[in-house]
Formats: sequence, C-alpha cells, structure tokens
Amino acid sequence: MSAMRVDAKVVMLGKESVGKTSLVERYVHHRFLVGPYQNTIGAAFVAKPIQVADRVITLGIWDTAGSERYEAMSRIYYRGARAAVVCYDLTDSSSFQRARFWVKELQNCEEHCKIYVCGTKSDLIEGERALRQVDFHDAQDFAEGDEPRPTSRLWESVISVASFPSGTKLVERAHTSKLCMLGF
Ligand SMILES: Nc1nc2c(ncn2[C@@H]2O[C@H](COP(=O)(O)OP(=O)(O)OP(=O)(O)O)[C@@H](O)[C@H]2O)c(=O)[nH]1
Repeated sequence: MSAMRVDAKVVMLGKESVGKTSLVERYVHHRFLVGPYQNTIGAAFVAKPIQVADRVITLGIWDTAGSERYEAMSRIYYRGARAAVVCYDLTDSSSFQRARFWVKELQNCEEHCKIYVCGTKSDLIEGERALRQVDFHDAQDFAEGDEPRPTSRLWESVISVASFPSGTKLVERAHTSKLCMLGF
C-alpha cells in the first residue's frame, strides 16, 4: 500500500481540554462529539483533502495532546508544519498563557509556519459574559503583536468573521470553526 501524500502539515496546539480535537472533528467529520471528555494521548493524525482553486491538496492535521506531560512530543509534531492552530479557551486565562508559550516557541523554531490563534468555547460566554477570562483586545493585541513575526490571524467568532485592518479574522466557536480559513 502506498503512503498517503500530504501536501501541507498542520498542527493543533494548546492547553488540554481547550477543544483542539473538537475543532478537528468539526472540520473533518462535520460533527461535535458529546459525551465524556477523552484527552488525546500523544497525538492523532487525520488527512483532509481540500479544493484550492483548480486542484486538490491534502492537509495532514496533527492534533496534539494538550497535557504538559506530552510537551516534548508536541515539538516533534510541529516540526515542518506549514500552519499551526494555537487554541485557548475563552473561559480559562491559563489556557491563554499556554497559547502564548506555543506561539513564542513556533516563532522561534518554525520560521515558515503560519500561526493562527483561536479562542474556543464562545457558546459558554454567550449567555454569561462574566465567564470570559480572556479579553478580546488582549488577544487581538497579542496576535497582531510587536513580535518580529506576528501571528497570521486571530479567530474568535466564525459568525462575525470580522476582518481587521491587518487581515486578522476572528473565529470563536469550536462547533462552527472552519479550518479551511487557513488560506491554502
Ligand atoms: N461548550 C463547549 N465545549 C467544548 C467546545 N469545544 C470543546 N468542548 C468540550 O471541551 C472538552 C475538551 O474538548 P477536546 O476537543 O477533547 O479538547 P482538546 O484540546 O483536544 O483536549 P486534549 O486532548 O486534552 O488536548 C470536551 O468535553 C468538549 O466537549 C465548545 O466550543 N464549547
């Protein structure tokens, strides 16, 4: 059996339970899994063919485990990635700190990797704004930041899909987020 050809490697990074697997499930299988949370062990791989202009390319998506216990392993998965989706949970400020960690690391180690910062679980704050622990403007400032190489995009809400002057897009809901916005 011949090995599958992957045209672009994409890696999902972020603290445990932020919703990385849910995003991938939504994108690849158009579903949101309900039921007890099962943490990813090591990493999971899924291939997703997408149409870009007149050709089909295959994304190879590595969904890494968020637990710090697997941190060293996650480094293996982001090596050579064309894009990284760094997720944080809008209701968990510590997850945003963790996202900052991954963004910094990618900026230092993976020069050619496009970085997308994605706030998840917006449905939780829709009914109760007080649950929000990560300020929108803080996330936006960070994504557009003063780093030598700023992140490519910040997503907070797929519904508003607001466009910012820098071209930043916002997607906030794991249920509806579309990784196809990666722009390949
Ligand atoms: N309310 C809500 N819950 C979500 C959302 N996305 C994920 N969850 C829940 O959050 C929990 C963790 O989701 P996962 O997708 O497994 O998180 P993960 O980042 O892959 O976690 P690790 O595998 O530990 O790294 C699960 O119980 C999900 O159902 C969302 O958008 N809204």
